[in-house]
Amino acid sequence: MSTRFQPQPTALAGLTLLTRARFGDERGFLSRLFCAEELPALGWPGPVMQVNETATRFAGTVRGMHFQHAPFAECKLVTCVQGRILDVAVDLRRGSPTFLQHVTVELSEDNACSLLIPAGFAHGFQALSDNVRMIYMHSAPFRPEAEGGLHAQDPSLKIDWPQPVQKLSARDQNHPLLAPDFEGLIV
Ligand SMILES: Cc1cn([C@H]2C[C@H](O)[C@@H](COP(=O)(O)OP(=O)(O)O[C@H]3O[C@@H](C)C(=O)[C@@H](O)[C@H]3O)O2)c(=O)[nH]c1=O
Repeated sequence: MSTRFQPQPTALAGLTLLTRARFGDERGFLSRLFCAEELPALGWPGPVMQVNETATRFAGTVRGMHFQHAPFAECKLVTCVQGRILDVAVDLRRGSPTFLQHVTVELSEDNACSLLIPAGFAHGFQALSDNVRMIYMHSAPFRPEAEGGLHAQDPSLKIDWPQPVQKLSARDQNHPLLAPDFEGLIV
């Protein structure tokens, strides 16, 4: 039983919103971003292979939609430590009853939520405020040759970005649209 992370299932199996306990006093608070003792019971598969931080200057910026192909398919734990974002995870798992469906959740410095994203999902977000900072835990090492991506504005994904999409990276602008015969990822 986790004491530091309150799990809330989403409509997509395994995709879980976690509310992190905050222990506050007059100085501020302490909140656990990862816990090797408690997170395996909530779906985290093994060691953390990488922890990344991103800074995003402008509201409207979209990063995504990213994943890694097997054998480097990865679970991610995504947290917003400054500002506000709309986080998006798309189910790309082959044979999943919710194949190609997505879930959006707001993560912010105020709501103390993190999104636990299983392997086999594409992930991205839109900054809802200026000066966003994100922390990602990854369960697999980064391998450029295993990287995959979907275009954030692919009409077949039907992602309703709340703000005009801005500042896609060169890589993200060039992600292909979903092929009609795409059968999903084997994870
Ligand atoms: C993803 C990644 C990139 N890099 C390097 C590659 C590149 O030189 C530089 C910037 O990479 P990108 O432009 O892909 O960064 P970015 O577009 O911010 O990619 C991130 O987007 C969000 C939505 C995610 O889900 C993250 O996992 C990650 O894919 O960092 C790593 O060293 N490790 C990593 O895990």
